[in-house]
Amino acid sequence: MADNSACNPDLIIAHKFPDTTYAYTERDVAVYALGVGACGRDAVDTDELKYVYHENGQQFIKVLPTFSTLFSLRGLPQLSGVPGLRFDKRLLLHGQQYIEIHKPLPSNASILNKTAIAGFHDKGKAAILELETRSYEKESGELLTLNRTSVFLRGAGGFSDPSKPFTYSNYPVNPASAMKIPKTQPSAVFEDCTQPPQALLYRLSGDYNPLHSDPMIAKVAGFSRPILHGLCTLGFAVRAIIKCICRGDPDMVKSIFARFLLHVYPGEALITEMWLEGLRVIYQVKAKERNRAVLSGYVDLHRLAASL
Ligand SMILES: CCCCCCC[C@@H](O)CC(=O)SCCNC(=O)CCNC(=O)[C@H](O)C(C)(C)COP(=O)(O)OP(=O)(O)OC[C@H]1O[C@@H](n2cnc3c(N)ncnc32)[C@H](O)[C@@H]1OP(=O)(O)O
Repeated sequence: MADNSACNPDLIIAHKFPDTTYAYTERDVAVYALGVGACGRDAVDTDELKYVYHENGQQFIKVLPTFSTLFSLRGLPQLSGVPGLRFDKRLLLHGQQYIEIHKPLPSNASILNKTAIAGFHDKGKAAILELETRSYEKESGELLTLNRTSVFLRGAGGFSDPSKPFTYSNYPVNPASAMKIPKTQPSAVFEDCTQPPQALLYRLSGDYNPLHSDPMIAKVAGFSRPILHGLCTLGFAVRAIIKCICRGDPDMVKSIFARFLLHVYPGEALITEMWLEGLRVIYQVKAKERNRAVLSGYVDLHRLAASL
């Protein structure tokens, strides 16, 4: 007899999501930038005012490339509605994120998202679901960004034969396998501090998962208190790279890969180490007090900053 509590991979990968929309203004861009720590290091961090304020009479505020991860978030169809997908949403963790920026992000826009299931894997103790979203500027119809999100669904694995676990992916290469942390001295190191209410501020950008705000849910999920959104930690890391390697120019970022290695507690200090190799910046983020790596990945650049 079929196990009705187990995932049905054939149903899952056949699922089609409806298109969604997302409209944002400069206010959303600024709230996001503050949520990932912009201007938080010194009282007046003039280098980052451009993310929240029309500095020196500039016409538009600048948009961090990681802002694009929000496009599909609010409209992201509820995963619990996917036929055949059985999991406890309290145990979901963000595993990986890949982002391509096809055009510099406007400071306000209306977006059309097309989301598809791009992968599904049985890891025994967990299942990994991969979603791919292409986001188009509604007005021009041009592709702005591509986002691939991998979610790690603890407790949802074990639905296939353990000697030949189910795996499906439409990606040619898993970027995680293409990335190794160099043994040499980093090209730059940047220390930043998340604030105790960091997750409460970041959630205002649209990820209201109670894992980041509700102490009881956090306990059920296995944490002593609410943890930081993975994409918030990624926002801190990419800001550090833009500051140290891109000389403050967010439009130099072409693509970003991130694997979330360990949870971060709001209030922890983050140390981002970066190694510049050609046009690729390999990075690793550590939680300072625990001296543990929490995030690693790479950022590919369009060009090098003039002074490098
Ligand atoms: C639609 C909704 C979209 C919205 C998404 C965002 C929602 C947010 O609100 C949620 C969050 O932000 S959660 C916070 C951010 N994420 C985290 O803190 C997770 C940190 N990582 C971990 O805890 C572990 O790596 C952990 C637990 C992930 C894995 O550790 P282990 O259980 O020890 O796994 P391990 O035994 O090492 O490996 C098992 C297999 O899984 C693969 N794998 C490991 N870590 C992965 C990761 N981070 N992402 C993807 N795959 C991963 C391994 O490669 C291994 O597979 P294989 O055996 O084939 O190599």
